[in-house]
Amino acid sequence: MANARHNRESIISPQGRRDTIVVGSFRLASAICIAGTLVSIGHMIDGGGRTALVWAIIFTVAAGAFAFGELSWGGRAARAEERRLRILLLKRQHALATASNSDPDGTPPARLVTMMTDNTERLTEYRQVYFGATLAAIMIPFLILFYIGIAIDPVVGFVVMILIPLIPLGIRGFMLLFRKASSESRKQRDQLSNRYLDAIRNLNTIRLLGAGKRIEEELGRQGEANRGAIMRLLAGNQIVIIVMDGLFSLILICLTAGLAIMRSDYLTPGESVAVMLLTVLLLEPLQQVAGFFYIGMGGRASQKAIESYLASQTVGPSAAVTPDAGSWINDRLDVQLENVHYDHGRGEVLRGVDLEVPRGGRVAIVGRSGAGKSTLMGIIQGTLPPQNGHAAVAGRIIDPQALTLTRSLSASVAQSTWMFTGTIADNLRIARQEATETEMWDALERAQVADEIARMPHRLDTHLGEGAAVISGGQAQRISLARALLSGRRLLLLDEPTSHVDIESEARIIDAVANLPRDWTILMITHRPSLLRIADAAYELKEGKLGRLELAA
Ligand SMILES: Nc1ncnc2c1ncn2[C@@H]1O[C@H](COP(=O)(O)OP(=O)(O)OP(=O)(O)O)[C@@H](O)[C@H]1O
Repeated sequence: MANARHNRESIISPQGRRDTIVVGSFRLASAICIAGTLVSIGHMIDGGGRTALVWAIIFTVAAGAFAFGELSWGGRAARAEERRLRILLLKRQHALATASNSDPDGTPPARLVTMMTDNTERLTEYRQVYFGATLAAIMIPFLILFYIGIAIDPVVGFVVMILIPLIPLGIRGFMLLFRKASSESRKQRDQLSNRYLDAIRNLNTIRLLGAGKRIEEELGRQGEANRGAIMRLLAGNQIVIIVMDGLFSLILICLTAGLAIMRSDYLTPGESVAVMLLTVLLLEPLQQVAGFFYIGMGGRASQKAIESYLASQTVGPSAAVTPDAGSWINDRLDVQLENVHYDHGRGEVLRGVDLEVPRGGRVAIVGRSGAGKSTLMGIIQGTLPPQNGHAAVAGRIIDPQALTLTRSLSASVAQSTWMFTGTIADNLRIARQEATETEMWDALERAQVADEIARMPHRLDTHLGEGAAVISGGQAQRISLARALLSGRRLLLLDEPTSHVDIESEARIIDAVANLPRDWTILMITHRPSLLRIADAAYELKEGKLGRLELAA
């Protein structure tokens, strides 16, 4: 409960609250000015002459200015809150991802994408544009009634006041009636984006399995269900507009007209007209209801979705490493682990790991599948926080609260490489944006792939296409090595870099790593004897601890 309140506080910033008040004030001021215009029209009918006309014009212009203020302030505030919320969601995602090294709490990426786009926009539209205006709209009938009761006729004011509770009751009834349609539509949208993202990601697999037609039909069905849900929502909206706007306005205006006729002994003709015109303003909350289904309900559902995401718990026990012991750091070591533990939440995987990798050293780690090698790499890379013990990378103590810093200390080559759609140069510059052509060729040379790229007609400007279809897996892996070398980080973390490549590429990768100058420190996970041969030291990860292996001479 406290957590939910905390999250609500963080998803609606103090500035956001102030903006809501400003937007509401603009709406209130605009309505008061419209009321001023209507009352001035009444005065004109009663012979108020030029003065009444001038007031009517002043009020009208002011009402327009306030309405403009409401729109522009609300829009600007919504965009600012959107930016803030997106950052908040990303930070949360990063915090969860660093703790689990997988999709946090099972949140599919599509849900996060929906949250950062659709939900964020709906929430800010609701909070920054709609909410303040609605609060003001609720106050407007009371102000109008107060004015009618005091300045025109208390009896008319009293009778109309009795009719007013019908409005919130009607609103509430319709809200309940269509709540299901709104959440149904949101669910359908979420599912559809999940399916689309899945299909796009697995396009190749789908094609190879010949499942294209079936997936296309499924997406078509889901799209249809989504369309149906939106149509039901829109139908609800239309019913509300017709029933609320038409029926309520008609009833209220007829009643006030009847009242004005009955009270004609006490009211001037101008006052009767003013009362009838002012009655229209009593329906101000209804104008807001018309927007409730799209903005209000969508915004509230989005708020709930974002709140529950922000409240989700970090997977695995919390980190207990304190970044102390500055004197403990040995600046001749690039990796220094002492009694490091890690538990993904299902029992300890690392149970007191000690490791020292000297600057310029080449250390290999082996271990059976599931022994915890990737977990250990994750800690050194800064994607997982160590839980207990001391850990330092490139001379800096790993602070579990500031893993982004750790992530900038090493460069990794994984088992298989993901290439971005774009040119080879684009893919290299991801590591260092300002890298020159010479530097790129130098890195490619070291990674033993320069000659093959030089033979391509467009060389560095070769487009890799979807899934890097124009190069082989071995070439992609060597470009990935070049990318790591280009990053300027001197600690290279290699996770089975040759496990998915052909024999020739494997030989070239091993040759490339073996020939790197000793400026680079290399820590690799590998089972390949050929890579083990170039290591200065090797360790086996077994039962959560590292044991030294004797290397064949
Ligand atoms: N995010 C996670 N959540 C829960 N358990 C996990 C998670 N990641 C890894 N594990 C578990 O931790 C243990 C060690 O996994 P890890 O991937 O570190 O082993 P590994 O030695 O790298 O295995 P492989 O050689 O197969 O890649 C395994 O039992 C694995 O199931």
